[in-house]
Amino acid sequence: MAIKPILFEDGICRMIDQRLLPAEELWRDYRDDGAIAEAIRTMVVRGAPAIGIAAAYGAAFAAAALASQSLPVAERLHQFRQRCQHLAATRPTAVNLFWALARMERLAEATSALAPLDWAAGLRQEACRIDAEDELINRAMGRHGQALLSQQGTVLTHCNAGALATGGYGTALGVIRAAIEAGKQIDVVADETRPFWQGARLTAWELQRDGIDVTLICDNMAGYLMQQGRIDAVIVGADRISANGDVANKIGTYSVAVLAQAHGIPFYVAAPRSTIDLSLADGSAIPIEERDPREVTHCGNQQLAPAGVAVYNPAFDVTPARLVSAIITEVGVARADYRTQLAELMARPPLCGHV
Ligand SMILES: CSC[C@H]1O[C@H](OP(=O)(O)O)[C@H](O)[C@@H]1O
Repeated sequence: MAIKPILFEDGICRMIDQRLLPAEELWRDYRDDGAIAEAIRTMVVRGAPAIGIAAAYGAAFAAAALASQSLPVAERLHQFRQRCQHLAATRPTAVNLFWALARMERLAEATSALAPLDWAAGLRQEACRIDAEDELINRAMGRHGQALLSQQGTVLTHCNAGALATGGYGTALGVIRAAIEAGKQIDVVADETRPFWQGARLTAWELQRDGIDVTLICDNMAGYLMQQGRIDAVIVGADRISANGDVANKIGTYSVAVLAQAHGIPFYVAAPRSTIDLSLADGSAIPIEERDPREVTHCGNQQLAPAGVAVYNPAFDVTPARLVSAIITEVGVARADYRTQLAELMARPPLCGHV
């Protein structure tokens, strides 16, 4: 059973510290929005849908804290929005973070006439819904996406778009799980994904834990395996998809997409509709997070580069739509003409609840 990286039990949000995997499986307890914001910022929890879910629980904790104070409604809503902004400021690229917080703020406004404790209880239930819906969405995405994979083949994936990056089951890895559950013989090649090592530390751990055949390679080996004819398809997740189908994802995704096209290998993106940002015409406006240079110069406490060396550490890149063979969502698959097809998929009825 694929892991759920975020649990909500007895009013406590429990998250596995993904910075310590695979060496240590440590679950940390969170009871307030400030601590959850720090967990998102420091990547205790990471992955576009997962940080949206974590932020939703953070907003629920903020509501509970405000509901215990004797505040006028307008002031309570104002402070709630401020605390949601603090959560929104944690990481700029994954649009799921902002999608989840906007959903919480809409409910907060719509239910502001309720007694404060009932208001906060409704927001806690909404956060739990966002969490529970995500796994259902991933399973539906998996069903749509697995049809694109052959009965037998090797699929390369970059970063971790698995259960660890979501509310469970995964997006890209959810497609792989669904294909295997459909009886297909899929083995996975996971590249290490420097500098945060999501592939080596997280995807390899997650798939091995679930008994799925996975081979770890260095990032610079993907082209060689493609040249040898050992990769049949590539599938990755996404952090933000613009209206024309440009895809922001972990740094290195663009390089893999170019290699895939050069070798005639299909390059698939799996993402829930909460990752699609129709407000952006193309990927040029997607904010790209730059992270701590120490992620590049160190591996744990081991220094990998001379002190004082200049470092550039963008955490994401943008793959142009022309390199994307298909975009798999929970309500269907878009191919080519993404501007039209993504708009059509976004207009379909919710799969569950609000999404
Ligand atoms: C299922 S979305 C996962 C997506 O998020 C990752 O970024 P990060 O680990 O920095 O949060 C990466 O881009 C994955 O593809």
